Amino acid sequence: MTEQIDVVGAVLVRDGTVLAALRGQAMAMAGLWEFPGGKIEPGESPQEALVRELREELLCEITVGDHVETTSHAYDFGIVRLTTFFATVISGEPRATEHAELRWIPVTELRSVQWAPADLPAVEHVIHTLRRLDPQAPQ
Ligand SMILES: Nc1nc2c([nH]c(=O)n2[C@H]2C[C@H](O)[C@@H](COP(=O)(O)OP(=O)(O)OP(=O)(O)O)O2)c(=O)[nH]1
Repeated sequence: MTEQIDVVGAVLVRDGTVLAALRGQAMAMAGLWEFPGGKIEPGESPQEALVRELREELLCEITVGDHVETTSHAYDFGIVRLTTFFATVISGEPRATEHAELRWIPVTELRSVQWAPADLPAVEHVIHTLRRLDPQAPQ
């Protein structure tokens, strides 16, 4: 049976930009951008997993807000079910400890980097949500 991997990702928004993380050489899918986060451990809620992952990987504290998307994508190693939430940094400045790079990308440029395939529905959702909140923003 194909393995299902439950993963959470944080959509951190700041001044019209969204934080994207570049997977490093030591990680599977190196060179693709993703929302910071990781696998949900047994007994954790998705929100708890997200707080833990950002504490471990980005050395910052967040609060988790609204759900963005839950989508499944079949990779060759298994099916990733990715759940994303809007989130806010409440202390610390996100720092890359495992990723090759962290980048605050203007929402209008989000499509210009190569996202992990599982992230594409969430990226589109974020673009449309933030555009609705600020219709004056350049398209
Ligand atoms: N964190 C994250 N992982 C994603 C996203 N999109 C996507 O396809 N993935 C995939 C990549 C990996 O196969 C899997 C998450 O694994 P991971 O290696 O980041 O998780 P983890 O930090 O818990 O890893 P580990 O402790 O098992 O090494 O989900 C995303 O936006 N964020």
